[in-house]
Amino acid sequence: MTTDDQILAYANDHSEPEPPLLYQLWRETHLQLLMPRMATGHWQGRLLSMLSHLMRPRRVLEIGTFTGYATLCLAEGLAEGGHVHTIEINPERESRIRRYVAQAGLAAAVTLHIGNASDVLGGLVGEVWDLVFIDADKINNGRYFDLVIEQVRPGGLLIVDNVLWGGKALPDYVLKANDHDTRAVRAFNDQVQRDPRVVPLLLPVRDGLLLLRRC
Ligand SMILES: C[S@@+](CC[C@H](N)C(=O)[O-])C[C@H]1O[C@@H](n2cnc3c(N)ncnc32)[C@H](O)[C@@H]1O
Repeated sequence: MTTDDQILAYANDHSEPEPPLLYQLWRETHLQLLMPRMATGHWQGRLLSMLSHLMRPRRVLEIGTFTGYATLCLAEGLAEGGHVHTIEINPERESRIRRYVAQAGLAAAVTLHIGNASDVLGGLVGEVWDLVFIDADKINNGRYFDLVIEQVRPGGLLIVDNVLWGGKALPDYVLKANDHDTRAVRAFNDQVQRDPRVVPLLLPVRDGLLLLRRC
């Protein structure tokens, strides 16, 4: 019997090795933070890096930074003069994020915004995004999508993480009355199927990545 963990280990072994700085960040995240699984790991990080390299984005937006693992992956393929904006609500995370961004040599290419994404996005309305990664409070997936979709260029890509939500997104899963997060994840996943502005592709990897290509 092959488990999901064995498949992920095999996928890791047959993909680009995790860069040493990202391994250091992943290890520090697991040793020092609660809920370290929130960090994008090796395999998903390589997928973000691959997409970034293929797109060569000039403007990247990440909503939900945590320790900055995905930030560094998304920045790997930046075009010359390209820039990443990343938003994190928890100020306790700031110094670690800044330290790793600096160690990656990306201090000039990454702007970290500490604040509530809904507020911060209001100050970024002049940007045109090539690549957007939505990975914050899942109850607001739809809100963040609505706030940024008109700023994503045609052919641009939005990626939404955790859309399977541990399997609870599936309709057969019986929800508790107060499970508002799962209801929001389901509603968002269904809503974008009917949105003519995007073409969806749900990848059942890790906790589910929803790729949305802007028409
Ligand atoms: C799943 S983690 C992000 C993981 C990161 N993108 C990665 O892949 O390594 C979600 C992060 O979103 C942050 N967050 C939650 N609500 C937020 C909000 N309203 N505005 C900005 N950040 C928020 C949390 O503090 C947490 O650090």
